[in-house]
Amino acid sequence: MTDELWGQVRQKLQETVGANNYSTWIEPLVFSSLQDGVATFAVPTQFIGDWVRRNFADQIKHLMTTAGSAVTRIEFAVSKRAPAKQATAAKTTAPKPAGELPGAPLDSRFTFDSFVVGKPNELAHAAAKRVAEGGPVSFNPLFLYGGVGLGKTHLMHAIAHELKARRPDLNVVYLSAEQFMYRFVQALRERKMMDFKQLFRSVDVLMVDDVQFIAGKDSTQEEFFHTFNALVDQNKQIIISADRAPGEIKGLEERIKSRLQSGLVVDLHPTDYELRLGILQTKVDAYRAKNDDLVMSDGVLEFLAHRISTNVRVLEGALTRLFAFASLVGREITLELAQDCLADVLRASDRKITIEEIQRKVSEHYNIRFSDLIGPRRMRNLARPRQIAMYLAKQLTSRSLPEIGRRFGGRDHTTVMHGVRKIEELKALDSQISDDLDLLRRALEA
Ligand SMILES: Nc1ncnc2c1ncn2[C@@H]1O[C@H](COP(=O)(O)OP(=O)(O)OP(=O)(O)O)[C@@H](O)[C@H]1O
Repeated sequence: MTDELWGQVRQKLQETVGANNYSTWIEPLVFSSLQDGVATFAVPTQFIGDWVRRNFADQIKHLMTTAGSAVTRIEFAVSKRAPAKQATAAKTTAPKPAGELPGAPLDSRFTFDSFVVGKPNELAHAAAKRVAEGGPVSFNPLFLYGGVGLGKTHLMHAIAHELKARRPDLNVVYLSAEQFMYRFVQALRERKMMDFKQLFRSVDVLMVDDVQFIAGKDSTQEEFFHTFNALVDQNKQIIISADRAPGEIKGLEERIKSRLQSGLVVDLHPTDYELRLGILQTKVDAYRAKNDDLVMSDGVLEFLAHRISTNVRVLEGALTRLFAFASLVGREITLELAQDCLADVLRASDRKITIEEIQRKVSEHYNIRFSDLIGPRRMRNLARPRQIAMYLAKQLTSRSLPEIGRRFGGRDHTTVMHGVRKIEELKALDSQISDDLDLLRRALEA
């Protein structure tokens, strides 16, 4: 296999895995050798190698074989040859700044130990852990995003706690984007911009939470951009969170978006049933460790994990209320008692299905890749499931046709309309399709 063939395979991958995945996982691979059907790639870190093996190895193997090199196995070797996307983390630490570091206090409960890992947050957790080791990292910034209450702040605090314990020599600063703006405005008002700049540039690890807050705030963005660049230039680690991907934050300057995209962008997916149950069980165990009189009937946690699927904060709130109630009335928490006590929460969190959940379920059901479902290819084995997913998105969410089109790789609303109509027609004629639809709908509404 020549570099030229690998070039062709890379090009194909670029089309199938999506721009983000491509630049994060495929670009850093350097083809080293092909011997006895084993293709070996150099990777900048073990983490990247493991991730590519788990998520893209089959695809790479298949494409290499199609391109004419029979490949039976893929291996990864960590090597300096592989291009790290950004320089590694701070080797030398900044001197302790003269002024008080600008960070916000950390919540002592938000640690890695108390963070429950499941499929939806697996990658975010692994990336956060890696950064928290305080060693050289190959991504800067780490950009974490996800919906409300899915654990972004928890993970950032966990990184800060761990870094402070492992590397007390580092100046680790965590603050929200709002606090960053507040400090900036205050410095402007008091004519202390030099101090402000100096203070932020003396940080070794900077974490900014909820960065979407600075969208539309021009001078804060400008200053954030300079701080960001100055720190990256000095090989300091930056960790950012937001409620959506960098490219989707409206009112954020293009140059900032592209800077934010230049490291590792990972999302916290909406929780699934298993993760919710795991979180509930962990919290009950923690509560029981301190209060041994809690009695809860079987099935209560399963019921809550099933019914409250909005976000973890609401789930925690429900449990706290149950604990308080149980300790007040001194009774066993039964299913009926839980239903009574949480009637308002249960009503409010009646399940809202997202387009992404639909896309994932449909890909699973038809055994096709998520990236193919939303990608540009038009083969029949992809086109029909895509139309089914569009149909379900129209039926089960309140999204408009243009919005649905956007979420299917930027397709036009007329394409969505055509897909929805096609499935409506087929549903009446083709029993397989109508069975599939029933099954998918039930799985999504479960
Ligand atoms: N995987 C998890 N394991 C344990 N607790 C979790 C997990 N995910 C979230 N939580 C808990 O849920 C609550 C909300 O999480 P957090 O504040 O980190 O959310 P967020 O994503 O930052 O939300 P927001 O967008 O509102 O800032 C916290 O109490 C946190 O400890």
